[in-house]
Amino acid sequence: MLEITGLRKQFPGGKVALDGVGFEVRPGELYGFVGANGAGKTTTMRIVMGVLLSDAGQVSWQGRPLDADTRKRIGYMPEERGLYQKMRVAEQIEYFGQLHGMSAAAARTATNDLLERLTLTERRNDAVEALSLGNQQRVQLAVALVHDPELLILDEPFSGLDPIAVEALSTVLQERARGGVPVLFSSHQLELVERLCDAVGIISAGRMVATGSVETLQAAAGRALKVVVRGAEPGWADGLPGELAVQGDRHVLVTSGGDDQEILRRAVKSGHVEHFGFERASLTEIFKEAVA
Ligand SMILES: Nc1ncnc2c1ncn2[C@@H]1O[C@H](COP(=O)(O)OP(=O)(O)OP(=O)(O)O)[C@@H](O)[C@H]1O
Repeated sequence: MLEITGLRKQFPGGKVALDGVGFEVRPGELYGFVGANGAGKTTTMRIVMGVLLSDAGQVSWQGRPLDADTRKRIGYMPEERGLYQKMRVAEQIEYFGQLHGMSAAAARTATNDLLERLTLTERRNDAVEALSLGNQQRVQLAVALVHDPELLILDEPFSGLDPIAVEALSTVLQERARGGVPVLFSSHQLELVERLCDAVGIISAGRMVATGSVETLQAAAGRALKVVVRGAEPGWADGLPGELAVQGDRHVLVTSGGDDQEILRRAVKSGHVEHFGFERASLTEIFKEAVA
């Protein structure tokens, strides 16, 4: 298990980027790390990787502080992508595999498999600089995955990928997680995180404001009432709690408060009620609430 406790980081100049960040990523868990721009995700991951020193707090793996040797067995995709631009794709992935201690033959086999999985086989002999940004991103991912890491830490691995590549990467990460690897990744794609992750951590201004499974966070957020009324009279929802959206001749009211029976009576009186039901909060709604 990866355990992060009480991380604090103040940058020269005074900015407190992390103010007591802590969470755990268990074996076999896909953990989505989400937060607004500047919330502290990259800083946290850099500290885990030893690229940056924290002022306080601890990072431990399997109950012991993470050391340089263990970090070699981590697959890391940094925010600042680092590839050799002139080197060919397959050669580069193999090279990084060997840097992590793989034999040439093992690195070649793993590279071929990843090229296939990330649909890069046709580009295997191209120099990295000749690839589109999305394809460079796939190479960067292959580099993080090639040595069959014990733990994966990926800073925005899905950004810039097309939908096919998003699916391919999702499958690869799910397989690694099912094999027992804890996978920590940051993302701004909340629908993807909600669909993919076993657990989610929300960071805001250097502090964790929510962490747990999507189901737990949804249960804590409570359910929202959604009412759709066709042909409703203007002003029918005046004074009712929640947000009203008008889509053509449909009025959609979403609320997590108020007297549901009173809302139903008002809706029936004002028009044709097409939908009346309780819905679970989406991760986007939970996120907005948590960082508000
Ligand atoms: N080297 C640095 N010197 C000073 N401030 C920094 C430095 N690196 C990061 N910061 C600040 O620390 C805060 C956290 O930054 P960080 O990059 O961790 O955020 P993030 O959650 O990864 O954001 P994004 O989603 O935009 O990538 C920000 O206010 C940022 O400006």
